[in-house]
Amino acid sequence: MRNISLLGASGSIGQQTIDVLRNHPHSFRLVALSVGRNVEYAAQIVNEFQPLLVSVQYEEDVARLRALIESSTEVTYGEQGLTEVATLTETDVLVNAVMGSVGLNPTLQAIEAKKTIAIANKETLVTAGHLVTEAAKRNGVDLIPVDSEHSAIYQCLEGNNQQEVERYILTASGGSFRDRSREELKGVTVEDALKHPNWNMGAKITIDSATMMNKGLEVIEAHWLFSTPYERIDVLLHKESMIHSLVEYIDGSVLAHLGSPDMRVPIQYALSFPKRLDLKGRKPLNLWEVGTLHFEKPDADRFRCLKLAYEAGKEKGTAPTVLNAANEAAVAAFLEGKIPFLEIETLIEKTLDSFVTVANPDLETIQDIDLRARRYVQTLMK
Ligand SMILES: NC(=O)C1=CN([C@@H]2O[C@H](COP(=O)(O)OP(=O)(O)OC[C@H]3O[C@@H](n4cnc5c(N)ncnc54)[C@H](OP(=O)(O)O)[C@@H]3O)[C@@H](O)[C@H]2O)C=CC1
Ligand SMILES: CC(=O)[C@@H](O)[C@H](O)COP(=O)(O)O
Ligand SMILES: [Mn+2]
Repeated sequence: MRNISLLGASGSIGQQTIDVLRNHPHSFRLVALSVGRNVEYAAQIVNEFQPLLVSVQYEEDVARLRALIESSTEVTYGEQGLTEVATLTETDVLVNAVMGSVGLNPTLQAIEAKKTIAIANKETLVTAGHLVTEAAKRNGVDLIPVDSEHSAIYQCLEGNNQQEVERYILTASGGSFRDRSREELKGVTVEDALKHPNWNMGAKITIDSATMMNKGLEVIEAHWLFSTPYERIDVLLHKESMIHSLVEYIDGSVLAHLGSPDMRVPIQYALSFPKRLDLKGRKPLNLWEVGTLHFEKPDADRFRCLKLAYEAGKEKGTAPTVLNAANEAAVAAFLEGKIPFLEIETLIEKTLDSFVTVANPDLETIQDIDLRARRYVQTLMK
């Protein structure tokens, strides 16, 4: 039995994690969870699983949640609440499925408390990958990827020698606008951008997918998770999202991970690793029904966010922190209807140009730069 803490339980990854836990009550026990504002969902999950601890984002929601729950579950709130959920004594595995760099501090604290980390929250690795991986190494803690591409790579590495890898190849669907020219991107709406062709995900990552910043963040995530230089990480456009990523070895063999697009597969694998469990309701991949799979090389001018992410990743220090914070702020502004779609990449580029990179930043510096980069985006928007 593994005891699970879940950050971001009410989100897309969070709810699919709950589904996995619900289907395997003899393998997993939910001991703590957090939500943002979705108090009703939190109450429903608390009443079903009776965990020890639940956290909401705002203090004002605590009383409302308490009134809705029937168990003796403790209720807490705020960033401190996220850390309490992440570090609960009873927890074996932390699933980090919050959105954004707010996931960084609880992850670092959970690593110090020697919890295994199942990491979906890629912004944490982008903003401070050096701190997270150093802490994990020092504490002997496993960081198990949940992101579909990184889980695919993780599985393609199993039983092989990582020293013999030539290239890591991340697949990218191309997102909601993959068939549109840059000219056509000028007038796109939020509603259009939120229609991902293959995955049903939270709003922020769906916009990241449309700008291809998601793939840029994933390149940086892969750099840290597999401790590999950027020169060995490639991106391949593959519009069906059925090959989840590939690993090329020095003898020319290429191992790929395939499956119908279903995030419960990598979520469950991260929880049950190194075992595999039955996935209820899984959709078999019948390649004879698919017929043809498509591949293309991404165009760096068409997908400028991908280029910006490679550049920031290679620059190291606080450059990825600025990239991530500017992206979070710009995507939020787009979702609120304050800026047009193409302004997202312009704001990120201008913010990156305005910040001097600090080498090897500590947590305090990262948090300070993160805040300042977000404020800078607001200033640019005025
Ligand atoms: N969705 C997917 O298929 C995939 C997602 N990921 C990554 O997983 C992470 C989560 O994505 P996804 O599930 O789509 O996101 P969602 O937006 O669907 O969910 C985000 C979760 O985080 C909570 N949350 C948001 N902001 C805060 C905050 N400031 N404090 C506390 N809680 C907060 C939300 O609470 P509430 O809704 O209650 O307000 C919700 O539970 C992201 O890093 C994403 O890149 C990676 C691969 C695939
Ligand atoms: C499901 C998942 O892992 C997402 O990160 C997905 O990869 C997004 O699709 P894109 O390939 O369009 O970015
Ligand atoms: Mn992904």
